[in-house]
Amino acid sequence: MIHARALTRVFTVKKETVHAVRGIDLDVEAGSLVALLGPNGAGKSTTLRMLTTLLPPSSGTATVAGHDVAREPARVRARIGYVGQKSSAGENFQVRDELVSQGRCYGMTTAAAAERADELLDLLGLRAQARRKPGTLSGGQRRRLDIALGLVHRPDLLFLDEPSTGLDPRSRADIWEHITRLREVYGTTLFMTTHYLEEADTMAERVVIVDGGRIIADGTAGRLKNELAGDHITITTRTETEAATAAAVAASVTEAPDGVTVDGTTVRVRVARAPAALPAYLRALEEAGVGAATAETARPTLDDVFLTLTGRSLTDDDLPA
Ligand SMILES: Nc1ncnc2c1ncn2[C@@H]1O[C@H](COP(=O)(O)OP(=O)(O)OP(=O)(O)O)[C@@H](O)[C@H]1O
Repeated sequence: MIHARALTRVFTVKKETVHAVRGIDLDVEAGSLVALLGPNGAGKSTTLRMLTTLLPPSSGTATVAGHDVAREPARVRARIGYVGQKSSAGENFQVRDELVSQGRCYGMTTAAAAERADELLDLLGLRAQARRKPGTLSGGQRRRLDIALGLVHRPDLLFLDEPSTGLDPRSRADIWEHITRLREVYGTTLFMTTHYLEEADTMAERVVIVDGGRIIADGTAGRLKNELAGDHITITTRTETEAATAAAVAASVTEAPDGVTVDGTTVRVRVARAPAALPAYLRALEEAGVGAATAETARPTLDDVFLTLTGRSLTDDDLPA
């Protein structure tokens, strides 16, 4: 459904060159749900905008739904839907009329557009808001309207740029319920960007992690976590000196050369199977005269994957652009 090769995009702003996307190779199969995950400025939106023909690539190629984004943009647009970060709904029409007029823009008859509008109002749970103006909708309802607008022409592939950003947890869960449903009903391929780790982890079948305009990891969340992060044991000690000893002792339970980090009196150790490794580690600490004040084990998160790959956390606010 998507095939990109060496896709790049460079921006020049006041003589400054920004390499937003630095050569992306990507293949997405029909029917899958792929999340592009990365920190602010990683190049997620720019990638999406190139794949949706909103922005010409500086170099490289991409075919989307069987058509080249640079040579056949109109054909690509006919087959895809795009839900951007900003709402695409106007303010003059009622919700249902927005959908009908969108259908008319795609060349549907008024009757066909009205039928499609009603189908989408039901699918996105907006029947009760059909006669309201978009400006009166809640954030979550408005996002659902945006998704409905992106689906009017029955696209094979829907691009969603940060679909749940800015919504409260309940509305986010609600949006996901609807996204999951539309997949079940239409089998639509979904390609989305997100910086919510848990969402990418639990909802996407495949996670593509980008950083600095490049793909740095690609696979199921489970595989990425197991292969690139592993479990962790975290202990706290009474003093920083004890923490240093605990870190030295940890070398006996971890196979990862860079698997031990110390932050004050907290020591974090990367291991293959934390519950199995913990008793041995506690014994080794006791022998070294270190008393652990607390000890816990944790399964990895996608943030641990990012940390392993880049040395930074995805949740840091001050990531370089
Ligand atoms: N129109 C533009 N002109 C100049 N620079 C741009 C433009 N659009 C994006 N950039 C730059 O390209 C880089 C990638 O931006 P992009 O919006 O693709 O990142 P992102 O991963 O989507 O980030 P976010 O999560 O904050 O939306 C950033 O450094 C950004 O400042």
